[in-house]
Amino acid sequence: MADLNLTGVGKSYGEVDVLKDIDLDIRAGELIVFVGPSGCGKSTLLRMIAGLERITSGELRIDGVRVNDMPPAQRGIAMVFQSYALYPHMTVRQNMEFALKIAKKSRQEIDKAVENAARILQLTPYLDRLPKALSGGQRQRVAIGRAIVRDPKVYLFDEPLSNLDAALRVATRIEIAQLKEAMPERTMIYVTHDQVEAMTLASRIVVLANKGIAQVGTPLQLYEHPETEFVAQFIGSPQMNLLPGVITEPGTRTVITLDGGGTAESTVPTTEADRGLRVNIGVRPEDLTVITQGGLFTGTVEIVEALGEVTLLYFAAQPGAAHVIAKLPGIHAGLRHQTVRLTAAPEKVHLFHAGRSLLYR
Ligand SMILES: Nc1ncnc2c1ncn2[C@@H]1O[C@H](COP(=O)(O)OP(=O)(O)OP(=O)(O)O)[C@@H](O)[C@H]1O
Repeated sequence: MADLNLTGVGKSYGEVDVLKDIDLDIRAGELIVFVGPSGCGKSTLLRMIAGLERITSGELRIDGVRVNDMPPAQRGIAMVFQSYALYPHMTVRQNMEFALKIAKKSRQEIDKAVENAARILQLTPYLDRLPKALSGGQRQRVAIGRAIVRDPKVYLFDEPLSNLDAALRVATRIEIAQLKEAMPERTMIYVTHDQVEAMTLASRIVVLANKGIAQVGTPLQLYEHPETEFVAQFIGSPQMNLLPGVITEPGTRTVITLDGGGTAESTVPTTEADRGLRVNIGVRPEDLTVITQGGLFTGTVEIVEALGEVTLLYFAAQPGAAHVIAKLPGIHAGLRHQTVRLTAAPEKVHLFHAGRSLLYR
């Protein structure tokens, strides 16, 4: 069991600030996922928690104890990296027990820990093999096994699946979810670029951007109620469409006249003071549907991507707006070069002013 508290945590390399004023409370048993654009500091934050990188400012506490200056080995943390870095001349068993031998644990304790981890990770049949005789997914499980045997309070994962092919990624992702269920009291922090991993594994997602935290929430909170256009477009794939317009009828059902000529309705409440306010409406591709009259957008389909279970329609860029993308269930092969009208249910229409959601004023 371990709570982690970050207060005002920052990191600079010389004059350059990479992270500033990070405040984050992680409760024991949570699986926290860090996401964010490349270079935003996800790995740096993870490495500061591990003790592999010095914390420039602020405080990190684990179970209430300040650990800024505590060496990695004493923090009760185990880290699993993207490159599994197994010892090639050692068997799976030897790889997994290495840290325990260094820690001078008894033979009995070591065997118990290794066999328990092997059972959880379904590695029992492979204990006497060398890493070269394992698949990529099995090797990554051994790397996770090395972390489990140490019985840490906190597990840190730095893109552990990014070297695996698509099928193995899915299988290993599900194993990590099962591992978390088998050890519900363990705290885990996980860095990934993969939307599906973030959405499926996280109890809460931390979106990092511009040296700080853009938003923290459950996967569905971030998907349904993003605070900013940035988070709205970062969570979800393809990204949320943004279309500029002006509020023409405020109320519990807000009417927006879009620059492209269409009309949108949103259940985001507005007041009389918002009449005339310039906004961007945000609509996810999967929330757009085709209609024959009215609607919020009319455009010519430039590209059709038929993925089988869904079809992606890419529309030409509009004045003041980027390409609009619609994701329709099923197969719609004949829509290329067609003019199509789209609409969205009012409860699916987000409203942003100056980059921030009108829900969070
Ligand atoms: N030793 C260093 N000296 C100077 N700058 C560094 C050093 N290590 C990292 N950085 C910078 O810190 C920033 C954050 O790097 P970090 O690896 O944490 O990002 P990330 O979010 O994990 O990126 P990615 O998603 O690409 O893996 C980057 O801009 C990087 O160039």
